Amino acid sequence: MSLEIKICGLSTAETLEASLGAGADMVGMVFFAPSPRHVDLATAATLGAQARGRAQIVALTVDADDATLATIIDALRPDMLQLHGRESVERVAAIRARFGLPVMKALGIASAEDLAALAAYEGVADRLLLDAKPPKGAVLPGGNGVAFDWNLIAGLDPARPFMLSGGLDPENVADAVRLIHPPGLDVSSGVERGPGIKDPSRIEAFLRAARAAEAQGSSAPTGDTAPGSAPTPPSPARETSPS
Ligand SMILES: O=C(O)c1ccccc1NCC(=O)[C@H](O)[C@H](O)COP(=O)(O)O
Repeated sequence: MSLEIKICGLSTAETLEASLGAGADMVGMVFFAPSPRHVDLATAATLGAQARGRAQIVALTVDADDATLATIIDALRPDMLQLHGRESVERVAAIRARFGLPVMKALGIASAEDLAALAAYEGVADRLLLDAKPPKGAVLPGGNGVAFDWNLIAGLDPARPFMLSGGLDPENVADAVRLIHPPGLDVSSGVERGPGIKDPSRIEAFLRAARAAEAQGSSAPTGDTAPGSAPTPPSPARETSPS
């Protein structure tokens, strides 16, 4: 299966169109009031209509209750829910059962111990989104443009249903693809020119770089991570400039 790429935090028709036109597989809308990417319900409905049938529409929420989820689902009609808060395994299962939509659960990774949670969530979620933990004092639980140490998941089976996220951008995504061979990628800050302001040219550059690295990986013989030629993963909690 080919690499699935999600552009998250889209809030305008222009940048949504850039993502769809450049071949994004998934487009994400953020429903979290403190975020500069937050969309209201009316905007979400319009963006949803624009994207429907062209890419999977993902509604991102943070510890939302059932009533809030129902309102968002009614407006956006998403193909998938992304749960980016502290939702427990039981809560993820309950949301999936109640709303009948595939669920992607975001998990923060900072150390090898954090990988222990994957198995339990894999049992109830359709996908996992492996993200950096937010920096101390951060207002947002995600979308902070921070990468975690990719070496922590370099041995993860690419057949497992995960997306790599956190601090990806057009400049480092090829290294990430070569090292991790992830089945999916998710980006937000790295394709922005300022907080919440997506840049169509960076969206296109990201998709181009990721697809090129994927094509290279599938045509090249194995050994692209051989000693001496391995890409350098980011150091833990490296901050990338959103502009
Ligand atoms: O983007 C937000 O504002 C946001 C707010 C609340 C929870 C999650 C949020 N974003 C998550 C993402 O956009 C991504 O899925 C992921 O965290 C990667 O973000 P980035 O490091 O900015 O590429």
